[in-house]
Amino acid sequence: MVLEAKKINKHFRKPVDFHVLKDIDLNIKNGEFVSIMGKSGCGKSTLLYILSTMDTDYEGELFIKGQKISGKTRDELSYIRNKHIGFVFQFHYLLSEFTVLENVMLPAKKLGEKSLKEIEADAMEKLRILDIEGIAYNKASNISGGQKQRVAIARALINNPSIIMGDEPTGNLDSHNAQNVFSIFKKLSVEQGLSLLIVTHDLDFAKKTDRIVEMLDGRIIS
Ligand SMILES: Nc1ncnc2c1ncn2[C@@H]1O[C@H](COP(=O)(O)OP(=O)(O)OP(=O)(O)O)[C@@H](O)[C@H]1O
Repeated sequence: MVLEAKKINKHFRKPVDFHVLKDIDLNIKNGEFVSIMGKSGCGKSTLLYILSTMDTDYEGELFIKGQKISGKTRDELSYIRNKHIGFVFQFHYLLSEFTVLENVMLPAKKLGEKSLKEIEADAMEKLRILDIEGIAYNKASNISGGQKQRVAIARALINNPSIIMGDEPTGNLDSHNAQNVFSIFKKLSVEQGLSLLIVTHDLDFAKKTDRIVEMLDGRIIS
């Protein structure tokens, strides 16, 4: 199991008590591609924030690759995130003054487990997988929106994570590029056995994943 969440409950205390997540149980197996759907405000982003270990203010238990998340220090959590979880957001958050290659290399430099030469080779390999090795030396500001999202995926893959998490990763793309990004996710899941957990509003895409988790008012309803 890549991820196990048991009885996750969260309250926002201000301005008034708001029980935003209610008894969430969720397991993601190795190689499983899971989508999360639900109306705006049902708690999808809040849940993803917890599952990605960025938010630790909740009740319940979370295990990533069998490691219990509660009780870990900030540095330990930062390491677990960098090592095991790749993120793709609606906005790509690339550093515009850096080249594509440099952007993809950054999380591996932060992890500090390989030489720069190895990291560069790894980054080129990820760019090849995403079919964008031709723009490796372009500045991130000088590429198209679809290319930026591919670079963001390459960056998410650089440390060979166990799971990719995405909060509406195609939400800011036109339908052609959105389709491409989803095909890439599917390919990564089928060919590389990567686990994925993706929040989406697009039912057509969600139907192509292994499992749809549907949320309503802070609960998983199916
Ligand atoms: N810091 C906060 N304090 C209080 N309430 C919050 C806070 N953050 C989010 N909420 C509320 O919690 C609920 C869930 O928000 P969340 O962003 O998780 O929903 P979502 O399902 O991801 O929505 P969307 O699809 O629009 O992104 C919403 O009603 C939101 O207004």
